[in-house]
Amino acid sequence: MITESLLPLTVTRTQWLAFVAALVALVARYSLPWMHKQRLYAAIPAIGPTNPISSYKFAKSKFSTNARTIIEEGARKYRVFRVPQMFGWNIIVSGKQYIDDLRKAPDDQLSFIDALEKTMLMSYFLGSANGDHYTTDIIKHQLARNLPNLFGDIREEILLAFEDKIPPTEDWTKLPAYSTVAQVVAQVTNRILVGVPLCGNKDFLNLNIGFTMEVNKGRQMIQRYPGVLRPLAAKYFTSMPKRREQALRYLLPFIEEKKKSIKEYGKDYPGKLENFLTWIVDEARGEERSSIRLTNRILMMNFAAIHTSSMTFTQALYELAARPQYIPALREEVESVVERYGWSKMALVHMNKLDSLFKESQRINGIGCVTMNRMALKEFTFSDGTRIPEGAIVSVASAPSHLNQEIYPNPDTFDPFRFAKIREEEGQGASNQFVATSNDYVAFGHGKHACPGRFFAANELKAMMAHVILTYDIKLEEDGIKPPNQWSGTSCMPNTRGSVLFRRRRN
Ligand code: HEM
Repeated sequence: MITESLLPLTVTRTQWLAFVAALVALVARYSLPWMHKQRLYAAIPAIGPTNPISSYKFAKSKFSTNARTIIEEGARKYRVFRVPQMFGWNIIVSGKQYIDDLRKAPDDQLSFIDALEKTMLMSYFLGSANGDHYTTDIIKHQLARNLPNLFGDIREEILLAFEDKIPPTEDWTKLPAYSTVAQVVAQVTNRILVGVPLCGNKDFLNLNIGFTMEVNKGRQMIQRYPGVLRPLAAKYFTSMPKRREQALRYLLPFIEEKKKSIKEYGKDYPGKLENFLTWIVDEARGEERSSIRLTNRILMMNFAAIHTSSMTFTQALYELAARPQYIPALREEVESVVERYGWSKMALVHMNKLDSLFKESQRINGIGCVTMNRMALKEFTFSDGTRIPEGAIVSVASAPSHLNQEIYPNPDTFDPFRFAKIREEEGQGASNQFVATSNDYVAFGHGKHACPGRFFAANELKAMMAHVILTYDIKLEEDGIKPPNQWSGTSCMPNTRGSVLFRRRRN
């Protein structure tokens, strides 16, 4: 017997209409926003192809090797333009007004952290490290406030690191510039991040120096997988879990000791050392107190600090070694200031020529051709009415500001004392310091996400260079010829194969 439920369904006209209406609503629900986004993208001029397959190829081959030229070409033609990325677009803006709009935009509209996640995929490597920003606040407030007290530690570690990596010799000694600087920077930075004795542990330092490369390699690898498979790819096909375990092994005894002291004596325990690890153990809440989360934070801060600082120092070192005629004026400045203020943070404040050397070197050789990456969490409208869609990544091209003739006359000429001269003009002091950010100077970003570590970095790098200037004579392999910068995508590295020659100072 055939039951009623097995009979073919008869569909009434009303049911059909309801079905078609639901289908149309569903298609509209997803396709209209998509079409709207495409319209917003289409209104922005593109540099490079616009169809998805050619765009993918362009991003993979041309953009990864010629990003700077492509972005400079776009910025010469347009204030806002887009360049193809492998799966989407990067919107590039330039000039004071756009930078100011970006600076003012709240995080729930243009997000720093979502852009970092989308471009670096950090959460696959460091779990929740991006979720809670208490460590950024610690760098912004606690580290910056403690810099005068920590100066003695920084100086002591600089002397130890240079004596070890560049012992002064009577004849010229040729050293690979970048890797030597990275070793010194890692040691000095970790004096403040984790303290003695770990900051002197070469294996721990190498683990941190290598971490950035591993993140870059790992990111490229997991990008090939669809979203759902990425956590597995990160776990099984990258070296990251192993590195985190190794880092944990180094840090665990120190983390446990600090936790034990807090438990026994409270936060003001006897023998408490001021460093980043101490502060994060003090401040972490809930799950963030676990040893692995604290380890992630140390890796993350090393990631933010070591290569940025090493690149910045190496560039300034190359620039100075290419122009030894400026060394006597710098020596005179460092010697007279140290005579007056001793080796102190206050002394660094008065080394205007040295400060200017770094700012000028960073103006010309910043760490990349774009900065201030943000992700639009909702559609965003710039003050001139330009609209960018939800989900778009937007960045600032730095060259249109840093190489602008109207802002920096003869912008292509490297003038180490350019900013020291501007600072002599009345009222121009603070705004032209190395650490100052503005709509015209965005190497550290600008606004609430401007690099919070720059005050520490400036102290560390200036103290290192002051030591180099007083201790060594320096020169390049080919007199006056700075090894060319190396570009990878939008990142600019000092030449990693180049060398600097050092000998004990003779006069
Ligand atoms: C010369 C060396 C450095 C350079 C050139 C540099 C550059 C930058 C830039 C361009 C940004 C992004 C700004 C933006 O998007 O608006 C940034 C952010 C950041 N930097 Fe640095 N940085 C340096 C050193 C350091 C150091 C030494 C530390 C830590 C001690 C550090 C910690 C951070 C952190 C935590 C952020 C994220 C800020 C936030 O979440 O709002 N940086 N840095």
